[in-house]
Amino acid sequence: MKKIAVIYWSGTGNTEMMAKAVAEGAQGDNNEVKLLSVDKASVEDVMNADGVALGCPSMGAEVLEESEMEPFVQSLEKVVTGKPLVLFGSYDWGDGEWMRDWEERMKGYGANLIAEGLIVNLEPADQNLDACKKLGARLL
Ligand SMILES: Cc1cc2nc3c(=O)[nH]c(=O)nc-3n(C[C@H](O)[C@H](O)[C@H](O)COP(=O)(O)O)c2cc1C
Repeated sequence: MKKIAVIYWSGTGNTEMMAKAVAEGAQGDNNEVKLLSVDKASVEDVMNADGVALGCPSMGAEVLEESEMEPFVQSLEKVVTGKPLVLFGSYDWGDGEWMRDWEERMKGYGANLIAEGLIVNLEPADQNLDACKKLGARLL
């Protein structure tokens, strides 16, 4: 059994839908999955997990949401070295720049990014949710 943490920020629910599907995929046969919005999450949730999925939409101008997600991600700098990690999030008009930057940042923190960041335009359709489930399963 593995411990998986799925931690996300979502303003209008699109990334939350993705997070729920990632958590479902990570459940597997018998894994312990914590699905937490970032305001309920702590650094310990990440430290104690065997694998972590982080979700955040593109906000500002191609950045993470700044009041909750950004400081949380910053707080992970020293604790994600070697940690299996996947990233996901929804966007609208951009080209995914926020996700490319986020991936580089987490690699810079030493995280073990085990899949490409999954980006979905606005509300995820069924096939996007399937991709989210597969992403969650990659953490197992
Ligand atoms: C304040 C604000 C800034 C945004 N900035 C961007 C952006 O820079 N690039 C982009 O592609 N989408 C941007 N979006 C669109 C969101 O990423 C998109 O609506 C996404 O689906 C929201 O996800 P959520 O439902 O999980 O909050 C922005 C939305 C808001 C409200």
